Amino acid sequence: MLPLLISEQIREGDAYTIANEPISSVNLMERASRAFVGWFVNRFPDKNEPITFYCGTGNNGGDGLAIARILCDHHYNKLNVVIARFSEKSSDDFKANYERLKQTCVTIKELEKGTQIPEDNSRVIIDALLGSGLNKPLAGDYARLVNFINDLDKTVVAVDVPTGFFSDGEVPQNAIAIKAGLVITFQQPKINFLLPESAPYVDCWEAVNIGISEKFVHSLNSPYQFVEEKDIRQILKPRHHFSNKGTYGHVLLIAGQEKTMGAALLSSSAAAHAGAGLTTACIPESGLTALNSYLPEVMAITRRENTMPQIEWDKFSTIAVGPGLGKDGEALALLKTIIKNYKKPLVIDADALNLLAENKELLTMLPAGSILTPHMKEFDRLFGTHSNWWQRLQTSIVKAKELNLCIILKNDYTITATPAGKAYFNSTGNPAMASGGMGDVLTGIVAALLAQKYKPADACIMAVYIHGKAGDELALPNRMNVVLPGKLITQLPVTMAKLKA
Ligand SMILES: NC(=O)C1=CN([C@@H]2O[C@H](COP(=O)(O)OP(=O)(O)OC[C@H]3O[C@@H](n4cnc5c(N)ncnc54)[C@H](O)[C@@H]3O)[C@@H](O)[C@H]2O)[C@@H](O)CC1
Ligand SMILES: Nc1ncnc2c1ncn2[C@@H]1O[C@H](COP(=O)(O)OP(=O)(O)O)[C@@H](O)[C@H]1O
Ligand SMILES: [K+]
Repeated sequence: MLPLLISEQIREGDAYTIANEPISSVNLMERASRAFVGWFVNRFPDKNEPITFYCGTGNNGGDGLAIARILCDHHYNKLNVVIARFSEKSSDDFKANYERLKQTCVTIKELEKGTQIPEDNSRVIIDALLGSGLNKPLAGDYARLVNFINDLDKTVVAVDVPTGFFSDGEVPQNAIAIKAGLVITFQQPKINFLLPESAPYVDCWEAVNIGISEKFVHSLNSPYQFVEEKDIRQILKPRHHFSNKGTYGHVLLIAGQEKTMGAALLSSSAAAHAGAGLTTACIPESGLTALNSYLPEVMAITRRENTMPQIEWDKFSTIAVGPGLGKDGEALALLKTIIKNYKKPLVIDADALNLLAENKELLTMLPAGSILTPHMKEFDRLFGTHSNWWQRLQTSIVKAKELNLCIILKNDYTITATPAGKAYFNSTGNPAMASGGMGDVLTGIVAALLAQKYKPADACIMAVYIHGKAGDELALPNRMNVVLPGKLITQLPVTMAKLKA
């Protein structure tokens, strides 16, 4: 796991590394700037391309000056630096790099407060005005310059953080900030890059290692963690010789109505493909033919109107409830029966979440370690309206702890909040997956992993990763615009096999 830090901790990490590696501050800046250049030259190999650097007078600006010098050493020959002298103060490392840059043939212009911004005919812009030191929304000269840069409509590469964009905490609505095509960020993605508010400002990002002390970073015990492939490889267990279907658990999916049988089929199919030893679907009688023809592997318990289905609760390693279930009185009665009779962790999705939202007293009666899988709207119905994702992130952590549940808050970088007070950001998945039924598939995977005896938090983190990874394997190499849930399901065994290889 990659711990994600807030700005204050990032500063502490820099200071600790400087004091204990030890390395001088200006050499750490040099290392960061070289790491930036290492990535930049691959993406922008044309050395004759005019590039303008906009540099502030703090350490982010210092990085900009160092990057310009290093690119000059690499024979980039149309480099212009504009220094925004909007503050009387400048950092020591800025000053040192300013002296070094003057020794090169890079053109340097100074932009004073209130003066006209010079015309810019470059093709690429490097934004090194402000970084993680941002402490208030942009106004005055900074705002004017940032608006000017955004209006140029050129490719902007931001150093560490787009100027004006808060790395963590609530992002003010309509904030003035650089709209970057690419952010090359130091050490770790900033937490707000992983939330939807970043969309206008961060088209894509790349984190480059600058050697901040890992020991120190881990000692901070950050609640925010970024899940990487190696983490999943560590938890995923192989299937053994002499194992049988009983080894891998029995999932019961309680889902579907006549018109939403698809949701039941997708979640059951996903459970079977994600390795549940046995899968049973509890579906309306009218859906039996569909189930038997679409999924001969899956067994059925049928539901009749006004009759509670007979369920042998102990037979099932886990129960998932909700996809396409509906929200009528019968669905509510069924949910209450499940909660009353089943004592192992439940997976709760879709309509079952909406029923919980309308009957909040049920939330506190769920078996410990149960898993909720809301998307944003379901989340707000459960826990109240939120005006931004930072608030939602905080609520997910608080509620997971308070209710002793795991909460999978679905999004681009889906967040799993656990009773231990952590929030894990997923790193797989893509917009081709934004298609109806995709959440039903996730529910099936979570249930299958729980049935295979993974702990609830691990089952969530793995399911979300595998779901997104299967989507990536299908969409990315083929540049597919849409991946349908049924197609993603058939990829699951391939994805899981690759992760174990
Ligand atoms: N040794 C270090 O500390 C390292 C720092 N690095 C760079 O340093 C950056 C952070 O540098 P700084 O802490 O100097 O901060 P910045 O360069 O981001 O900002 C400079 C100063 O601008 C002022 N400021 C903040 N918000 C403002 C606003 N809205 N309007 C006007 N002024 C504002 C603050 O006083 C702030 O300290 C990182 O983003 C990264 O680029 C890297 O070089 C890695 C090593
Ligand atoms: N842009 C995206 N990037 C990554 N994952 C996505 C994206 N869009 C959708 N997904 C994933 O697809 C799933 C959609 O779930 P949900 O909204 O509940 O769908 P449905 O209710 O149709 O089944 C979630 O797991 C979500 O993370
Ligand atoms: K910047």
